[in-house]
Amino acid sequence: MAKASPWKTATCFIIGRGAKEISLSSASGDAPARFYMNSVPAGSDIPHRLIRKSESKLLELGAEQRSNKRKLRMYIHPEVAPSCLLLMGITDLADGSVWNTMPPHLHERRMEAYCYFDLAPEDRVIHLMGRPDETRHLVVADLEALVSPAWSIHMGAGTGPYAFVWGMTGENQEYNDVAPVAVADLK
Ligand SMILES: O=C[C@H](O)[C@@H](O)CC(=O)C(=O)O
Repeated sequence: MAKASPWKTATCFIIGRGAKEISLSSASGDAPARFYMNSVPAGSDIPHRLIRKSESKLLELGAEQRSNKRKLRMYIHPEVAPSCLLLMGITDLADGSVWNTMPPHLHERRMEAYCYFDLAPEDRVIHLMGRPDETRHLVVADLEALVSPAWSIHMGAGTGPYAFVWGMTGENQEYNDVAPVAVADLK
């Protein structure tokens, strides 16, 4: 039976530079909340801000016939909720699709981190990384996170439904500042 995905109520919270004490708690101990954090150096003061899923910027990507149909929601992004240099969002795959971040790309001015979630215990994501002509793979389980250097592709295919939080930082927040990599060039 499909479990009610916790992320359907995912909320993002920006905590600006200089916050001294942060306390997190679940509304109910019976259904503990999950907290996932990306923290990056900040060069300016940004007010703390709650960002609800309804406020996120939605991109509909991919195609069913390419098995990569997916919804990408930008939470921390200049058009939604400005930050100093952090970008964060959540991508989830349409039923029957498996590939994220397809076609692959590099963004040589930003590093990235992924945290996969909503994977069933028996499922895995085969995550591809590394330089396009020298790829490596990781077999990733639910709630496992990984870091992608600026020179590395970052893409994956799941054996079952999944979603992931992506976060980036670096020299800019230009989401479209990417260098596409042709699948045919991957080795
Ligand atoms: O640079 C952008 C990040 O890799 C992700 O936002 C891409 C992604 O979620 C996807 O296409 O599935």
